[in-house]
Amino acid sequence: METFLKVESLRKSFKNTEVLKGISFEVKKGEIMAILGPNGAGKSTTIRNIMGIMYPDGGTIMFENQTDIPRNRIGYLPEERGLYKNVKVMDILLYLAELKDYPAKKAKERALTYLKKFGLEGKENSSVEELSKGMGQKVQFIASILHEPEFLILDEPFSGLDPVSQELFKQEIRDLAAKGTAILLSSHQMNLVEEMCDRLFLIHRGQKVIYGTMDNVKKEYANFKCTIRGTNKLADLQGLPEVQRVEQTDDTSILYLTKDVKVASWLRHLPEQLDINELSIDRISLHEIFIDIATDKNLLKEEVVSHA
Ligand SMILES: Nc1ncnc2c1ncn2[C@@H]1O[C@H](COP(=O)(O)OP(=O)(O)OP(=O)(O)O)[C@@H](O)[C@H]1O
Repeated sequence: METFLKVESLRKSFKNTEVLKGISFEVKKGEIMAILGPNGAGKSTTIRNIMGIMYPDGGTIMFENQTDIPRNRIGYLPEERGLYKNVKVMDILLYLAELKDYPAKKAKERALTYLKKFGLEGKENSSVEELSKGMGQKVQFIASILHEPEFLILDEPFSGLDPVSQELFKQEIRDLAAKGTAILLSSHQMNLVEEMCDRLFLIHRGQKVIYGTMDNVKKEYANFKCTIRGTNKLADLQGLPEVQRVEQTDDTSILYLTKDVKVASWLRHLPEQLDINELSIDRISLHEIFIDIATDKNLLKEEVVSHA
């Protein structure tokens, strides 16, 4: 896949605080790339530097090997929501498309198609202030994709959406990637990221912590865990082979297993005397990996994925 965006050694400080400490990543055409990190990690700062809303202190940002920002080919849904309040929905959509030099006739056709798709049929003549928060967000999302951008930046696109609308957004984002759009998505909803994204970049304290494909992150980072409901002594569980660590609350024990465990054989060799009312085996989720990193526990970490 060809690279659309290449960020290299990006640095940014506010007063004496270095928020971005030389981060590097790429977004390729046709992929959904997630940029993740705890509150204040520097995601929006990264996006604002890419969009030229603020300037980096160091490093380079290239769009198909050019430093000029190809604004007409970029779509951007910012974290700060807000559209002009007293303007009709269709007027604002056409105005924003015109700013991108997109033909008015095509913009109108596409706007009507998308309004229908997102359940806003007939709202084209409503003013923005008459819309609910979720409806306003849909209009803003439509505005970010109306001009058929080749690169789309979505900062928290799912916040405030009901589950049905979330599904619609998810499907649309997937369809856009399938058609070749390069997508950079920032979200705190780890389940959605896990479902949708091809690669992820996780920043913590202004530095890269994980960068890789979702498959690699899962393979190399998300070990298995075994949850047992039953009354068992902590020491007995800790003494089992391939067990890295055990967390116990009441009658539930979570056994975190080592990276190379052969799950089927491990299960076969569990001692008969264990008290087991229920047992499940799962991969550690992206949500758990995120909490582990964000709280500086690093309990799950055996090896950091650093290849793209
Ligand atoms: N204009 C600014 N002036 C001073 N400090 C800023 C400015 N913008 C961001 N910061 C600081 O930079 C750090 C990173 O902020 P940023 O908004 O990029 O984080 P984020 O990862 O997007 O967080 P969130 O998940 O909460 O949206 C924070 O400590 C924030 O206070």
